[in-house]
Amino acid sequence: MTRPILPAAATVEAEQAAIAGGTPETDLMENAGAALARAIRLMSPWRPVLFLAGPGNNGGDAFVAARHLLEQGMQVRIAVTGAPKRDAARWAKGGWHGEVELISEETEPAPLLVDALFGTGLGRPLGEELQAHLMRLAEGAAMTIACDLPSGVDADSGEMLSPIPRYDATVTFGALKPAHRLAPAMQHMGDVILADIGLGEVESDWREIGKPELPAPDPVGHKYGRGLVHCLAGSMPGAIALSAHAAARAGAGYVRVSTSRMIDGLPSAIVQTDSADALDDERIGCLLVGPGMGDVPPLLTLALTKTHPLVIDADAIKAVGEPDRLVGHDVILTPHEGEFEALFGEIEGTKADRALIAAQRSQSIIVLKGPDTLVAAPDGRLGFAPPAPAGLATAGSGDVLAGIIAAFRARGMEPFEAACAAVWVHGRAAEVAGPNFIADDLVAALGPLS
Ligand SMILES: NC(=O)C1=CN([C@@H]2O[C@H](COP(=O)(O)OP(=O)(O)OC[C@H]3O[C@@H](n4cnc5c(N)ncnc54)[C@H](OP(=O)(O)O)[C@@H]3O)[C@@H](O)[C@H]2O)[C@H](O)CC1
Ligand SMILES: [K+]
Repeated sequence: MTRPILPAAATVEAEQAAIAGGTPETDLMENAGAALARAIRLMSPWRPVLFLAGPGNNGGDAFVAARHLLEQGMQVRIAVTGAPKRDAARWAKGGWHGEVELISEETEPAPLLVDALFGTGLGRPLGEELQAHLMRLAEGAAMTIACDLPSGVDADSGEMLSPIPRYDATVTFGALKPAHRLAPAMQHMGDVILADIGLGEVESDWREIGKPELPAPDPVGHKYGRGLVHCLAGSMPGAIALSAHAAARAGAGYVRVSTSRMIDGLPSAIVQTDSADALDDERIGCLLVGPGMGDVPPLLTLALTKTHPLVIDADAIKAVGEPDRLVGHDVILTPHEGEFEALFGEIEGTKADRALIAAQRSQSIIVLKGPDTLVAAPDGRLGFAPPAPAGLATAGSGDVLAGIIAAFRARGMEPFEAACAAVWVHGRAAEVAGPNFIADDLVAALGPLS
């Protein structure tokens, strides 16, 4: 199950398509407002509510939600920036028979604040005064909920055009927007709740990464059929040991490491070899190079002389030199921001744009790691990682991810799907491993997830 992710312009297109298909815009807004009201009741059944409503349809959603909550006996106030500027928002305001305040210094906070100032239509930073009112009223609330997006967030980039409070929850409509899954905005949203508003089936190449369907082991298969991962050890073998161990726990049938000296502490099931011929083995399902490679770039050169599917991680990413060098190979690259910039230089645009451009240039799958990991394919598919514990920023965590990707690739998954599945499993392993885990604990958590 993966959920579509729509940038602001595509959201408007989906909305227009629904309207052209016979669903009036006011129905969409009614559905959005009703869903917002339901979410509010579930999270906080009786707290008095203050809605902040902006001039667009985001504010319109607030008027609908306020009407529903008032009908249900809740105490509701609405404070606005001014008159509605959109037809649907005017319609929504027309259905509200309570008082309307103008947002000012006089506006009293309420225990529950709902921010419906701006959503996908935010075009610039909030004015200073409005910004200050939002902050003050959020501080004065026991709970804060954002309608669609926190006001101040750019829907497409996840950048904050203005500082925003940290919300307890964000209720969004129709489809997730990139900002729901991109830093820094994602860290301010609280729980993100997606409501169906009747847009119908939404098509998009951009999707949230969901629980993968991993290939089931063939009951009459053999170890090679379950995937042979071959790892190249460099000058710091601890890192490749972690990757190899992760690959084994992620279900590869056979994991082998090329190394010139015996690596201590590896499970006996992982084969260590110093034979150069081992790399010519046609049964290799994925070759992994980079973790602990250190300053041994010939290892990457060697890997690129072979035709096996490749995972290129860590030090080997910088050693690529020119993205063109990867064209014609079957590669998954796993850079963090620093490694990404070292290989691709500065690319203009959002994180999503940059990952896709890099995938195009290198004709490779790019796993652009961070608190908001993205998986980009040259054909335009883009996977957004669901939120994962911050503890993943720990030594060896990337080595584990590279090992899982290599295992899934060797198990026969298509490269983009293998990378997405690994990102999902890595994040869930961190949840299973609990607080203050080390990378080895992630490996230990992999078995039941893979
Ligand atoms: N997804 C859907 O299908 C539906 C979404 N709904 C909700 O609608 C909003 C998007 O509504 P829209 O009217 O396009 O945009 P906003 O409400 O976010 O804001 C637009 C207005 O705000 C003005 N604006 C923008 N930035 C600022 C700013 N920094 N300061 C002051 N004013 C600002 C803008 O004015 P311009 O001068 O820029 O034109 C607009 O007047 C979406 O987020 C959902 O909540 C529907 O309810 C249902 C369908
Ligand atoms: K909002």
